[in-house]
Amino acid sequence: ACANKAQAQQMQGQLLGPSFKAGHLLRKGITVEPTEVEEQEVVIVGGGASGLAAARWLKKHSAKKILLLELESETGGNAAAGKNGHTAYPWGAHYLPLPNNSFTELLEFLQETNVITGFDGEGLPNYNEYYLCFDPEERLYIHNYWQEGLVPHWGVPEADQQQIARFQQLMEELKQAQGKDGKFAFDIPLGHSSADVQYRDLDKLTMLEWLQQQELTSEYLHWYVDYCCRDDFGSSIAHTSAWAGIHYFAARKARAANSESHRVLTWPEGNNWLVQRLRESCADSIRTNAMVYRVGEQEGKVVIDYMDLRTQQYKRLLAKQCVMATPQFVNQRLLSALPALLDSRNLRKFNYAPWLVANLTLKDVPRSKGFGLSWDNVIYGSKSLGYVYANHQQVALFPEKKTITFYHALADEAPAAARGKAYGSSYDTWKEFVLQELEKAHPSLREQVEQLDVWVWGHGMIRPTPGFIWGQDREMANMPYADKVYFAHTDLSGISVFEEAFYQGVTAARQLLSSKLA
Ligand SMILES: Cc1cc2nc3c(=O)[nH]c(=O)nc-3n(C[C@H](O)[C@H](O)[C@H](O)COP(=O)(O)OP(=O)(O)OC[C@H]3O[C@@H](n4cnc5c(N)ncnc54)[C@H](O)[C@@H]3O)c2cc1C
Repeated sequence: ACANKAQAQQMQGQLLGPSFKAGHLLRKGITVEPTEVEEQEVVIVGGGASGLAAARWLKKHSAKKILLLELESETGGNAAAGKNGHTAYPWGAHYLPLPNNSFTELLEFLQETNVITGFDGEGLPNYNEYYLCFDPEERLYIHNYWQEGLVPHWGVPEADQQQIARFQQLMEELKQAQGKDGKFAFDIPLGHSSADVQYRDLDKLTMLEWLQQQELTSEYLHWYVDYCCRDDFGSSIAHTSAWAGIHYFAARKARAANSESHRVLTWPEGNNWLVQRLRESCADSIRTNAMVYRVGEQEGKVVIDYMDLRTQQYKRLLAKQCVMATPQFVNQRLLSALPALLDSRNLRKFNYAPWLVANLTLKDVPRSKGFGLSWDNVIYGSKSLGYVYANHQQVALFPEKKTITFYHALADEAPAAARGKAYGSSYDTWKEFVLQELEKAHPSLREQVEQLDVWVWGHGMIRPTPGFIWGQDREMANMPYADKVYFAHTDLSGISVFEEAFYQGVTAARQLLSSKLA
């Protein structure tokens, strides 16, 4: 115990997160009427993947003058990243599955950024080998052994393996299933999915209820599906809509010239690589450290009031049109000057899972029995989501230090209580939690850690609870307001992934360009 304490003391680290102070100011409410006023054509509020995708689209398809306001000192939102002396690493989103071939707008962006290097004779994309996740991709620590892949099989009884195989077969069938309207039952972007009630009604059940209906009761299978729901939605199978849970397995049907369809694209800094490319497409139109605190209307114009966090000055923008690329829990506060808009939507129905992410710089990753260190490393039975190896995509064979990114969705309590706990816990509490989780697979890990930083996302991602994806609240919140205010954020899709953020941005930009005012 003494040695442990000494090691822990040598470890450097800190607690980080999105601007908590700004969040507090917004909750308290700012009533200042700025005197400095500037005219703009289009203002985008929020510089995450959705806002940046909207800005890129407007720049590409119109001559409009745009300005994007971002609260933080960097754009990127949940796709944030950091770096140490050895590598970049993600603080949030870390991969993009190969997108569906029908999502042509995203494919076009990936071609622009050389992620797609060309197309073969059949029209299938060739993906850049540097960005396709290198082998070995995934391993699972189960029964004191690292097996290859995340679907449990090492030491798993035959009856459970049969259930897992039946589940996989069902998912394959649902991947190809089409509704009466001829659309895929599950597609991504989610808005392209069939409206057939046969499938949409699955949104009324939880994933757990659906598994039980199918008589799929294996604890190994339940753990695996629960892990997938926590990983993509930050919520357990008992709280995730069955439509969303199945969507995770059945929506992606990419075909590539040089890759199997299940592979993913990733970078040491995770999806921050993608948002940086989006940022480059509109870099001259971005204002960071700009905290918007009120959006209203005045003489036919949209009024956007913000505080310049560097100078502490309050400023006003008068815009012809505006895109709100901020989450709905923020919009609820920003839009209070537009009561007609707020009254028509029920933004309180949007609820979000808090997340904890830790980056650890290690002298080495301790070896244990079984399959070697992979990009994604998960521990069976743990409620955490394991870790991603940030150096994985580097070409250097023997990195001097290794950085791993640990993920944990706080899915076991109601979001508000979990959020309270997440913000209320000290750095030391979280550090100990992270170490203990990782020690389940690497008992000697502590000796290797030089740096351990922790990041808390209070509102990490939208939770697709039953009834939310195909319910009215999400639909209403997507509606533009008076040809002037448009909405783009992944929470409006009901699931939080880069593809949906990109789609939200493109859709809002298109709506804006086809409006009467445009
Ligand atoms: C821990 C974690 C892991 C994830 N992993 C993955 C993954 O591997 N792959 C994947 O595809 N997706 C992943 N996601 C989801 C993905 O990050 C999001 O879907 C996507 O990046 C969200 O983009 P967005 O623009 O819709 O929202 P956000 O990223 O929330 O962007 C909103 C922006 O608005 C800004 N803002 C907020 N308030 C104000 C204000 N008052 N004034 C001005 N600006 C404001 C914020 O600072 C932020 O930049 C993950 C998310 C988390 C939390």
